[in-house]
Amino acid sequence: MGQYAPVWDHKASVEVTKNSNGMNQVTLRNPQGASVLISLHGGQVTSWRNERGEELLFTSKKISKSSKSARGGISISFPQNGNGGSVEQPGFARNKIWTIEDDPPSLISFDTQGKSFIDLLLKPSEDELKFCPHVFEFRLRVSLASNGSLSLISRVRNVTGKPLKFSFAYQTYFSVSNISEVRLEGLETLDYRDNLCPKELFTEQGDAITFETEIDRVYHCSPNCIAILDHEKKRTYLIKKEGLPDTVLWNPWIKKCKAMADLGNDEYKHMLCVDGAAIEKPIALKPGNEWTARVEYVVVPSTLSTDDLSSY
Ligand SMILES: O=P(O)(O)OC[C@H]1O[C@H](O)[C@H](O)[C@@H](O)[C@@H]1O
Repeated sequence: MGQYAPVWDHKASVEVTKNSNGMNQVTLRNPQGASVLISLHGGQVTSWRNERGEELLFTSKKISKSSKSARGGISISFPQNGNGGSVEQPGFARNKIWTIEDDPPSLISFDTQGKSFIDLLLKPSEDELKFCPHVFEFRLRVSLASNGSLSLISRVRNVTGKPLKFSFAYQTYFSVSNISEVRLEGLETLDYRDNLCPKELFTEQGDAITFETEIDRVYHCSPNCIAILDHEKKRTYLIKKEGLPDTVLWNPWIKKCKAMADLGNDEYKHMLCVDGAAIEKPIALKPGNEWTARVEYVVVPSTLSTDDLSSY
């Protein structure tokens, strides 16, 4: 009798359960033991663990009374990021309940082989349409690959007769051993807008970025691969993006962290927010058109040199 290679059943690697608030959540698993948890509240990725069960995303232990979810993981900022407009801050997508879409329109460029994935959908309800200026269909595919990498693909379709204008960010909280010890490579010599000195444009120096104080910056025309090096944890996060021109760096540091209702006093030490984003020039989507943006997060050993990283 011939031997057959086991067929990867991506549906068997996806489980829907309820979290402690009764909210549906989806777990993706790969055969090596890595996992990803996604809440239907906001389509937020709340956990990403490697094959040894180590958490790779930061999530705050302190939950504010007014909030339904913890700060951290990966949140979708849409249709607005930051403080520049009239809609609910920072975009309502992360406060809505998304649904699971069993049969989404095909994603031609996505190779399903060996991947565990889920498709989520957000669209305004009939009631919301009465006052909501944004008429869209937002599809989010979250997938976990056999090498443990996590990817998110967003597709926004304009289903109105008018242009749809929005900005976007994958607000991603990486878990780091100690913010003062990590280094970020890939944004050297780029122009950035500093949200702490609004309207001012600066140019980054030629060295890797290190963190010694509060940071809140939007780097323009950033490369499609950057790296966070955490030597203490012996890991490097690679952040690869497509369709997203900007990169946001954020850490509130000591004073702001203490003032935030949903962050513990010292939690700033263990988080670094690095967002693939389209903020500087909002997207103007013509009626009937679709916009796509992807990110992929890969963890590689920190013993690799910067030259080795380019092969990932
Ligand atoms: O409090 P949030 O809306 O989650 O935003 C947290 C931070 O996210 C972004 O990275 C912005 O650049 C910051 O200005 C903001 O403070």
